[in-house]
Amino acid sequence: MKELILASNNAHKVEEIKSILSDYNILTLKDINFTDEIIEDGLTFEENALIKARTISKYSGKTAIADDSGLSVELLEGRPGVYSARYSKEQTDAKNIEKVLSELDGKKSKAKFVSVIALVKPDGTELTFRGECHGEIISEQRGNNGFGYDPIFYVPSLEKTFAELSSDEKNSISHRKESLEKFSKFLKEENNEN
Ligand SMILES: O=c1nc[nH]c2c1ncn2[C@H]1C[C@H](O)[C@@H](COP(=O)(O)OP(=O)(O)OP(=O)(O)O)O1
Ligand SMILES: [Mg+2]
Repeated sequence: MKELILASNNAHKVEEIKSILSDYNILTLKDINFTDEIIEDGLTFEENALIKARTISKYSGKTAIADDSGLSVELLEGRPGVYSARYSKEQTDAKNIEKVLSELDGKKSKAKFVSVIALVKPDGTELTFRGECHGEIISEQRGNNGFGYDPIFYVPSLEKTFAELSSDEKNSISHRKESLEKFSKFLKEENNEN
C-alpha cells in the first residue's frame, strides 16, 4: 500500500482524509515525531498548503501532503479565507463562528469552503489540487458533527448544515473530497505511466 505523510495537527481533518484516501497508508506528524510549529504565513491556500507539505517532506525525506482550507463568505468579501483558523482572538472554533455571525449581523450569505491539497516529493516536485463546496451561512448553529465552521455552513440542496451530515455524507460532497479526488487521480495516472 502506498505511504503518504500528512502534515496536519487537526485530528478531524486527519480522520476525513484517511477516510477519503482509504487506499493509502497515511502517516501523521505523531508517527514521525514531528512536534515543531509550522508558521502558515502564506497569502493563499496554495502557499500555506505547500509550506506545510514542504516542511514535512524535508524533515522526513519522504513524500508529504498537506491540506490548507477555510471558509470564504461572499458578504464579508471572502473573509475569513486563509485566516479561518485564526479569525478570532481566541482562535477557537466557537469564537471563530461567533465572529463570522456577528459580522454578518443576522444576514444570510452565500459562502464556500475551499481545500487545497499540496503534494511535495523529496525530488522537489511540488503540486497543488483545489476543491470547493458552495453553500450558505445561516444565522443559527445547527448540528453537532464535524468541526470548524460546519454548524453554520448550510447546503440548500440537502436542507442541512455540514454539522447535520454524517461523516460519510460530508465526505461525499465536501471541498476536501474534491481536492483529494483530483490528487488521487493524478497519482494514479502518474503510476500507470511508469
Ligand atoms: O471541512 C471543514 N469544516 C469546517 N471548517 C473547516 C473545514 N475545513 C476547514 N475549516 C476551517 C477550520 C479552520 O478554522 C480552518 C482550517 O485552517 P488550516 O490551517 O487549514 O487547518 P488547521 O490549522 O486546523 O490544521 P493544520 O493546518 O495543522 O492542517 O478552516
Ligand atoms: Mg493550520
